[in-house]
Amino acid sequence: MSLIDVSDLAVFYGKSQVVNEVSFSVDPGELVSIVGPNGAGKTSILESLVNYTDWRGDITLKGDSIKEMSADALAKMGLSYCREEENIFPYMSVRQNLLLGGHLEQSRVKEHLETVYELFPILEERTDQRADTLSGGQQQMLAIGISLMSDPDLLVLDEPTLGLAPVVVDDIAEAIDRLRKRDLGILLVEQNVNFGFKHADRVILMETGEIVRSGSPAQLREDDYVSQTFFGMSSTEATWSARVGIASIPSSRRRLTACRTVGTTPLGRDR
Ligand SMILES: Nc1ncnc2c1ncn2[C@@H]1O[C@H](COP(=O)(O)OP(=O)(O)OP(=O)(O)O)[C@@H](O)[C@H]1O
Repeated sequence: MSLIDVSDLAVFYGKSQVVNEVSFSVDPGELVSIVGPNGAGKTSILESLVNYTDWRGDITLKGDSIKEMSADALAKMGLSYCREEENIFPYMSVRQNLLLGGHLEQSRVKEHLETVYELFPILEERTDQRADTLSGGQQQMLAIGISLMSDPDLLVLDEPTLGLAPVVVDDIAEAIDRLRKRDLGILLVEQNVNFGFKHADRVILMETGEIVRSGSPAQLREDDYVSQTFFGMSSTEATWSARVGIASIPSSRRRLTACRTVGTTPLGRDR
């Protein structure tokens, strides 16, 4: 059974519909990335998974509809939604923040704390430091660490690389690689196309509220529309760049373009 199953999701803010007919699922141990430009509707999808939006369609977590579930109930069912700005209490120490994240399972808090320190050794070094004195990258690690303290089955990450220097992005990438060795489902939203592709089993590409493509990173790299619109280069070049590493892609081309190519029909829906 999928951890989360999203079917024909539509999201509204008042009369304005910002997400249309979005369907996807995440299985245990799978990392699914939702990638798209500003305003594509990525965060609105994540917020629907915790009932923060006015949404229609079907969303089930481990087979149960989430429609009437509170954030607390969803957390108890194993969903952890990591949003840096909301997860962290700035005036508390790293350790205090982590311990608050573990409130669901007091008996295993110590074990979870050790797991988080293993994943992010810098957090153990800074254990007594106030959260608001950490660097941006360290705060992101702390936010992810707090989310892990409740021992989730599904970790939902909203743009973990936003505003981070490349070297810090690499640290987050390493931690995600380590997380992947556990049987944890991860749903990652990213504007950083290379980061989204690098870690995913499956990538969902979105533009203006709709899925325009989905598939494995390798499949999508072969797709000319994807390479031109999302990578800004031909598919041969994109595949080559993936083989030799993202650093070799000129930075001017790494920027995600928000354009919709005229005449392109949305294809490759997730189901
Ligand atoms: N609270 C809100 N009220 C009204 N419109 C909203 C609200 N939140 C988001 N929107 C609109 O919904 C659309 C999708 O926004 P959303 O934040 O989901 O996109 P996104 O892909 O996550 O973009 P970003 O990467 O910039 O966060 C945008 O047009 C945005 O302006």
